[in-house]
Amino acid sequence: MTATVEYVRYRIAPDDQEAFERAYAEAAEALAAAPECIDYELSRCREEAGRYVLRIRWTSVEDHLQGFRKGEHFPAFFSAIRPYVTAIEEMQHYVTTDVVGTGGAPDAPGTPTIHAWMGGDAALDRLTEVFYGHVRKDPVLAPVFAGMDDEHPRHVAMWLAEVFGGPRAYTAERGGHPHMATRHLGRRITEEQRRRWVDLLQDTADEVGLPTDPEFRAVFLSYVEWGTRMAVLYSGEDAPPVDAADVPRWTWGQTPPWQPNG
Ligand code: HEM
Repeated sequence: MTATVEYVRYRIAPDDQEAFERAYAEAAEALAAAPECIDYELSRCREEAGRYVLRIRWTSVEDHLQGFRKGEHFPAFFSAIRPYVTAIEEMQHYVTTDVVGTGGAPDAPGTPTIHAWMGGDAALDRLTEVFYGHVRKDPVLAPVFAGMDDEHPRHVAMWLAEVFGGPRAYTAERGGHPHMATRHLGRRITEEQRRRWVDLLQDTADEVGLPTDPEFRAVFLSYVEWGTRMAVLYSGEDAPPVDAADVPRWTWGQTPPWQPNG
């Protein structure tokens, strides 16, 4: 089954636009309930009044035509938008090509980056400085970091800043992902060491006063889990090839920061 994107283009008379949008808001309840619908979006043209594009992603063409159209949610959907059927200029299914991706803007406009939310470079420098101070004294981790460079905390802070949406300084100045991955090769990091690294970093986050809101901590821990498991993979016997991948850019994902309205 291949997901498909349906585009429906409308041209609506100026006097009808408000009613049209209201009708779609009602029809959308049926889309939201339909298991065949992945997501939908109705957009109004900025340049030409009265033009609209409805984009619906369906789990497959068959699911749309056989499942949704013959299913329990269609009658409510259709009765809401029936008056506008004659205003349709195009209604077709498209298959996405390999040209797909996300741009440089990590989150919705106006959302602070995770880097800004946590206090920027100063907060990260403090976090890694205190963290590696603990690492040096930790019985499980100290042996792994016996040869650690004094600049290491600053370099990891630069890496984390870039991951969390801050300046791309690690890529510009330290060789980006390939350099970081290479630094872990052959170190044979054990699960016990990885877990201690995670726990100690979370404890240090409390100690240095990083924000404690659920959204930030969820996304912070999520990256640290992923990152440490990647470090273990790179450190092991069957390490993946070190490719020219970009430094990952973590976004708020499921847990955008809570901000008061207005
Ligand atoms: C999210 C998880 C991790 C991140 C973001 C991270 C980040 C980094 C970076 C950026 C470097 C290279 C610094 C540079 O020279 O530019 C590095 C090196 C290193 N990492 Fe990690 N690391 C992670 C997990 C781990 C874990 C779990 C261990 C071991 C328990 C580990 C052990 C090391 C060691 C020993 C080095 C070399 C340090 C030195 O010789 O100066 N890392 N790490």
